[in-house]
Amino acid sequence: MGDVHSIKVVCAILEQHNRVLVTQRNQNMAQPLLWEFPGGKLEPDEEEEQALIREIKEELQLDILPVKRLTPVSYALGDKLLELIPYICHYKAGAIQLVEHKAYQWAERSRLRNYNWCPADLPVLEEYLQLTQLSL
Ligand SMILES: Nc1nc2c([nH]c(=O)n2[C@H]2C[C@H](O)[C@@H](COP(=O)(O)OP(=O)(O)OP(=O)(O)O)O2)c(=O)[nH]1
Repeated sequence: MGDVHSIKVVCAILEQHNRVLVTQRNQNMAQPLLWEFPGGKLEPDEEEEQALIREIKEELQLDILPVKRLTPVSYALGDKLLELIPYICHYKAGAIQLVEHKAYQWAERSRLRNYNWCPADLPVLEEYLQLTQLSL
């Protein structure tokens, strides 16, 4: 934290009707064609929740409500250190329009492990599955 070389990225585990939104990065992005929880980089002086609301609006045209912060994951990406900060979020409004991504799916929890994820997302996914199992 506070490291000059670390890039903070917030991502949304967006729940609706017992499913979770997963998005596929496009060919031209970093980590092409891998699946992720949508989100993006924090801007200078931006709060995490604000950044997440902004990114999801920009990328998917959805309004969301961040409800619970999960454990950040640090991951070495080339010469940079990525800090991935996940939030469980609830859907508020809007219909998905893909602005940047190649594809999206509303996945059942039991199918989430089947996607070809960005590696930094794997610990996030495991924490989320564990949490949701405990709360069943
Ligand atoms: N959004 C998002 N990015 C992720 C996840 N996992 C993961 O490793 N990343 C990586 C991919 C990218 O290297 C970086 C996020 O960059 P980005 O390109 O999505 O963010 P951004 O829209 O703010 O970037 P930019 O194009 O404005 O530079 O974090 C994830 O679950 N969600």
